[in-house]
Amino acid sequence: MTLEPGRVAVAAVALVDDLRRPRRLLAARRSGPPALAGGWEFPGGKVEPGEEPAAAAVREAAEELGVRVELGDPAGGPWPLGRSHEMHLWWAVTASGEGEPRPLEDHDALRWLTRGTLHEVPWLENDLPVVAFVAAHLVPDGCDNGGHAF
Ligand SMILES: Nc1nc2c([nH]c(=O)n2[C@H]2C[C@H](O)[C@@H](COP(=O)(O)OP(=O)(O)OP(=O)(O)O)O2)c(=O)[nH]1
Repeated sequence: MTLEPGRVAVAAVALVDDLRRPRRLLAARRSGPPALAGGWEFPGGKVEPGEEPAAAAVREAAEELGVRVELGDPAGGPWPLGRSHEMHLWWAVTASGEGEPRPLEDHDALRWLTRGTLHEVPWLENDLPVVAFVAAHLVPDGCDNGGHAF
């Protein structure tokens, strides 16, 4: 994984209900700092020195959501977040046997969103292109057969 020099690497998860046919995405509402509080984002955080971004994504999900996640493919990116940060994002699912994610750290609310409700929350502005990318991969609401007519 190449890290862009000079940019702070952030690793995060696009946590979905199913990697093959994702219908629901977990969004998290930031509780701070004041400039970002109330904005919705992908759970994650800064990659620590010497840490692989993928390992950072798993660690951050455990710290923030209290669940072990399994990563799938990268969800596009790396995504620029303003001028100073870039986000490495993976599709992910909660590992089997884990409970529901909870907002343990950095967030005060979580919501599972579908393609049709994805924009019911105010995403951090930097995330809007990422949300558009993710939306294109979610199964449309009300589609029970993967969009194929039998
Ligand atoms: N996790 C996450 N951060 C995002 C997203 N969009 C976005 O602009 N950011 C920004 C907010 C922060 O400036 C930065 C991530 O830093 P953070 O504050 O979450 O990192 P961290 O948990 O490691 O926190 P710390 O070490 O600074 O306490 O990236 C997103 O979707 N997810």
